[in-house]
Amino acid sequence: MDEELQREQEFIDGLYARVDALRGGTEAELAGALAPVGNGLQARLERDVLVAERSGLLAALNAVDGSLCFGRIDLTEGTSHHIGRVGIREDNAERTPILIDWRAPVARPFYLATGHTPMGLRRRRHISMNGRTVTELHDEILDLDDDTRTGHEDPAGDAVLLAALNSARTGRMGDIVQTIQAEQDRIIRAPHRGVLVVEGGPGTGKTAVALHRAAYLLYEHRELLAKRAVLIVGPNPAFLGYIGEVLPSLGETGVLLATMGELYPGVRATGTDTPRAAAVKGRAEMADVLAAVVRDRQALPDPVLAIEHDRDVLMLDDDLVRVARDRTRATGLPHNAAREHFEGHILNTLTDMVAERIGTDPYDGTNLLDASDITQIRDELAENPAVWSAIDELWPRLTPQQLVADFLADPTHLSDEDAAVIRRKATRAWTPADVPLLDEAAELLGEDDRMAKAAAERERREQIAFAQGVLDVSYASRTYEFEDKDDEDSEVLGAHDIIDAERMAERHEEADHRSAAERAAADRTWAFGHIIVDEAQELSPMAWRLLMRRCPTRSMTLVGDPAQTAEEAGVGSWEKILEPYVEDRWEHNRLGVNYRTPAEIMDVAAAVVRAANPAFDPPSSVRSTGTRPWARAASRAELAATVAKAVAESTPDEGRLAVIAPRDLHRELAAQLPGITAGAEPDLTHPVVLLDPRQSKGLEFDTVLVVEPSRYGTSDLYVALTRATQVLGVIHSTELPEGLHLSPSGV
Ligand SMILES: Nc1ncnc2c1ncn2[C@@H]1O[C@H](COP(=O)(O)OP(=O)(O)OP(=O)(O)O)[C@@H](O)[C@H]1O
Repeated sequence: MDEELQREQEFIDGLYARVDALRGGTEAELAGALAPVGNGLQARLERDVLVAERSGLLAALNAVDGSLCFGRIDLTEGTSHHIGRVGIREDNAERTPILIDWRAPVARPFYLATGHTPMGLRRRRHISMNGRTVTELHDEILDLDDDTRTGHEDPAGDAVLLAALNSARTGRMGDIVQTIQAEQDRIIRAPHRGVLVVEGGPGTGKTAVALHRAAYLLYEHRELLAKRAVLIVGPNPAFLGYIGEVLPSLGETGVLLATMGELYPGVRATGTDTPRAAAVKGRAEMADVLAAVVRDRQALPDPVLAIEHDRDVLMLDDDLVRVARDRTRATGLPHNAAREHFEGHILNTLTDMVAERIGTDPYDGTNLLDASDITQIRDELAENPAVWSAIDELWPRLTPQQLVADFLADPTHLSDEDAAVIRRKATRAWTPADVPLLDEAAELLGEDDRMAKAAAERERREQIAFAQGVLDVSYASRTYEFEDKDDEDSEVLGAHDIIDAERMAERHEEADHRSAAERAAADRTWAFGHIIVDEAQELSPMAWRLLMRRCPTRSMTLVGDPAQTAEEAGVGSWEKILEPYVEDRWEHNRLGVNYRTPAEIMDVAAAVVRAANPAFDPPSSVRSTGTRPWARAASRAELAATVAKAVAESTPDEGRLAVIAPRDLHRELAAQLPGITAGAEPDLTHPVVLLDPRQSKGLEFDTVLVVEPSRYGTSDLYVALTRATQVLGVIHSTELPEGLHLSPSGV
């Protein structure tokens, strides 16, 4: 090992010694905290907080262990800083930083400095590690007047990047913290206020940048974001699995990853829609349609409703109910929340009716009843179940699930054609496109405040009762424990001394140790601190309404590529998506370099899009491999066997291979490919995976075999062709689609 490497290894050893000590200390604290703490409620509360904090710290330390430090910057004024995934400080009074978090401002020149703008740097060093062992150093000289050399110079400054791009895929996305490029860094660290749109072709690092941005924002605005949580929305569960390890590898766990279908608590959207049905359900007009559907449920009698009361029959006619309904609607409250007003109006109307009947003086027509008589009549009416069933009929309490299921079973306020497209049995599973409808319905219906308040009050009373029980036990134990002591001013206080049952119940409520992300996942009305949407071009206007409700501050990062839009439901332009919410107050950024797909593959994919759109401007690939994509023709009968043969020939020793094929061929292909993973949520860490084009969105593999490309639409084909980091093969029994030019060679 040369001297330079040796010195670096010694530093890293010191770093790990400090981390191990930190970890040991944290573990001991955690073990101590988990020991029984007796009945001290305050102590228990503090213990819980400590446990949560320390567990988080431990998880972060464990997550970054294998790749703690990855860089160093040497400043012209003589000092240097090591850069890592987390920040570590010396165990001294000054708490001197020994490892700088990559997100700290001090680390920024590591990503941005160039020979042209050195930002005070003399040298930038990339440190490659294998476990805790330093394996390689790559130095870039940034101060051209400095002639010190280490023997590890990397004149082009891209060796580490290229090694990362060429390495075998694992089926899980990794972080790019060691090699974030300047154009990406600017997006990652952009101010968090307002809407930031990041657009870029396949492989330009949009997803990577979005995830690093989440980590950066959590670091920079920890106070706010740890409390409000960050939501990351991705296109499908397989994709969420694919990106799920990036943030933990950066020491961040407090983020909620979800698909649109998971954003209505209590509903699992396991069904699927046809693209056409999803498009109809996703239209902005659906908000008005649902509002009309709710209004339809605020019924009028046809023409009268008879209510038996006190051996008499009261007739509620449509005019009377219309008045009650108009007044209730005029409150502007959501349906369920407004019901209290409707009930009041109806009870008053019926009270007047009864009072008139029994209280009118037959001689002069004046009413003989006094206020207390009227109150009594009203109370009696309020006790009559027949009155309540009339109210239920005219202004029923509704749940979003009921309303949307009924609507889908019999769609109204739509053209016959659209209604036929979305009609389905009420018992069918919810689909992702139903989730924004449910959310819209929940907004229109509102909470029934009284029910919620009553439940909250009940819960509070239960908690007080529970707390009282705990206090009684601790009080009893205090008498027992301290009976020998005659010291009245004992410093050990019993629960009764410091807290009463009611306050303890409140404490109990506060001591909700779920993370903000967990609480957010369970709460439909949660307002996130920041929302990141990947593949944002796919979301429908109704989905945008849901997301905007979850983010009143409009602090959002939207990443996407209009050329990869597949969903009919998707919104065509950023202007159209954003105009209703932020008008033109949003920022647009482009990423122009493709880090995934080698130039040879990108040329082929771009030609396909150009055939449909000659003005198309693809991203430029950062590398080429010299391997040209190939095509192999087969008869229809031999298609599956040909794919199986190609898989056998092409499966990399290390890394992953994907077969991308139309869904209806999957059964036939899987039969020839024993051991392949497929299905709705395939295990992407498996060496060979079978996907349909939509599922392959956002993913990448070393080798990709695209089957029957003529069956795909242009954007789906573009997505499928741009998934490979090394090798692309196409297998077809029908003619290749326009623009797809490949050498007809074998593998
Ligand atoms: N600065 C970088 N250093 C190392 N690898 C990078 C860098 N930027 C991007 N990559 C890698 O390039 C690949 C593509 O990135 P990513 O998936 O984020 O692209 P994308 O723009 O979301 O692509 P698509 O639109 O096709 O889904 C990933 O493997 C990612 O790790």
